[in-house]
Amino acid sequence: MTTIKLHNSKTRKKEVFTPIDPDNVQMYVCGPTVYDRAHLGNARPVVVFDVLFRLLRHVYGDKKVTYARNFTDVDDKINTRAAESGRAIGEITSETIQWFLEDMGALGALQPTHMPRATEYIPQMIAMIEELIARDHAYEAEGHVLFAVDSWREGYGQLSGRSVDDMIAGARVEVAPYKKNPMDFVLWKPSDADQPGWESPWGRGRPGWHIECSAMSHDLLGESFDIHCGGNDLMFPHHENEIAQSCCANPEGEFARYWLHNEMLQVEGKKMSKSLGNFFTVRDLLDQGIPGEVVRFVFLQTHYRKPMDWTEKKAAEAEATLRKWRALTAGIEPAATAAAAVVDALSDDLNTAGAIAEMHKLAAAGDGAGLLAAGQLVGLLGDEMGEWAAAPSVDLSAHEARLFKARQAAMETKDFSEVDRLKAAYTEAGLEVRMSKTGVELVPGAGFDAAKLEALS
Ligand SMILES: Nc1ncnc2c1ncn2[C@@H]1O[C@H](COP(=O)(O)OP(=O)(O)OP(=O)(O)O)[C@@H](O)[C@H]1O
Ligand SMILES: [Zn+2]
Repeated sequence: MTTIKLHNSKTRKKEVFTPIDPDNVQMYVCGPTVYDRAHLGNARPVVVFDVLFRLLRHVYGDKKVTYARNFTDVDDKINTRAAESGRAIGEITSETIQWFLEDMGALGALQPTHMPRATEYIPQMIAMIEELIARDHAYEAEGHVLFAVDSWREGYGQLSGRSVDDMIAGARVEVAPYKKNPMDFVLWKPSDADQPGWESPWGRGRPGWHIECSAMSHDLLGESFDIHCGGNDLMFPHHENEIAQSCCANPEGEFARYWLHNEMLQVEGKKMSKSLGNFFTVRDLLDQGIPGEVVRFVFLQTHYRKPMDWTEKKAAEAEATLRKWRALTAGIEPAATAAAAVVDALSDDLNTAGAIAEMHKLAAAGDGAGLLAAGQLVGLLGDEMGEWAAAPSVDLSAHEARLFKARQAAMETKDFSEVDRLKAAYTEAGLEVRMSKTGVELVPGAGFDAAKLEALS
């Protein structure tokens, strides 16, 4: 069997992956808080860990991998959005979940086995909090229940490699008079009448964010499971707190054995994020005519543990490559199995760029069947994603000649309206118009849409 190696953030080493049960390999990915369209950064973990899911299915069998990814549908950011917009919380979360599934589907992400919504697991969260109180790891104070980090000094901070004292010095923690230690974090908090709330032993209230993932992963995957994934921005405090809750509530279990963290998608050196406002959504790109498959290809070209930028140049190159590959694989059946070199690259801590390099070799050798089989493994070249490429790539020389002639005529008549009209139409179709004394060049950008040229009469 193929040996998969994964970089485990818990040990900070690349390790051979050995599942607890090869007949049921389990992974959990922290999903989105649902109040807005996913931005391109949010899509990175989805695509990266979709490749992991596909690789595990390839190695262990399609039916032998269980993948859970949650929706956080109770959160103060959602409450704020509802209050601002005057809309019901349930309406906002349902709509956002639908958008998320559509947008990630367009990027070729398979649906996880389980997609739990936090609000459907409140009884499990309450039960876990009760367990933590019973084991002296949590305490009630002024309608809140807090996790006591001093009750687990030996474990708290191991993932992120910080001591509790360092954390207090470095973190912006919410100071509250009822906290025994400033690092203690909320498991349950009281709700006002106009906030969402559930009856609990501590009064009507709602869960903290971290307990949601601990309760859902426990319910769906058990007290020990194989792989836990998420962005590295979640390592502290979210994952540190998940570990504390899960290990203290279920000390017989190991919780997650391998931790994978993706690096951030950046904009000019800074994390793309909603709070910084430096973001664009996946839907924005799709609406500009950039195929989801192109977005996916661009992601796969950077290793998941390296920061990356989105650039139009990368998108244009990805599109050109995919066009060639699609032409080579049209009407061909995939090979029975993906080339060993492709599987080996992915098995080396998800070296997707290496897998793409192997796919270039297959293409250069004219091996369309091999290319398709490799494509299935990384989620490229599937029929369901290929509509964009079905449009014939147009011969632009006729358009270039037309614009050139129009300009020559305009030089004589001094009426440039036709030139302007053509230029606007070409730009609108996603072409860059380069005019010089000797000629005209039309260069397709990432959002080039040939269909728009047909309308040009
Ligand atoms: N720029 C990014 N690059 C890669 N992954 C990201 C990026 N931003 C968020 N993520 C990941 O997306 C998932 C959902 O994150 P979340 O809902 O907190 O969005 P967010 O944009 O980080 O919000 P905020 O900007 O308010 O911090 C998490 O797994 C997180 O790690
Ligand atoms: Zn989580």
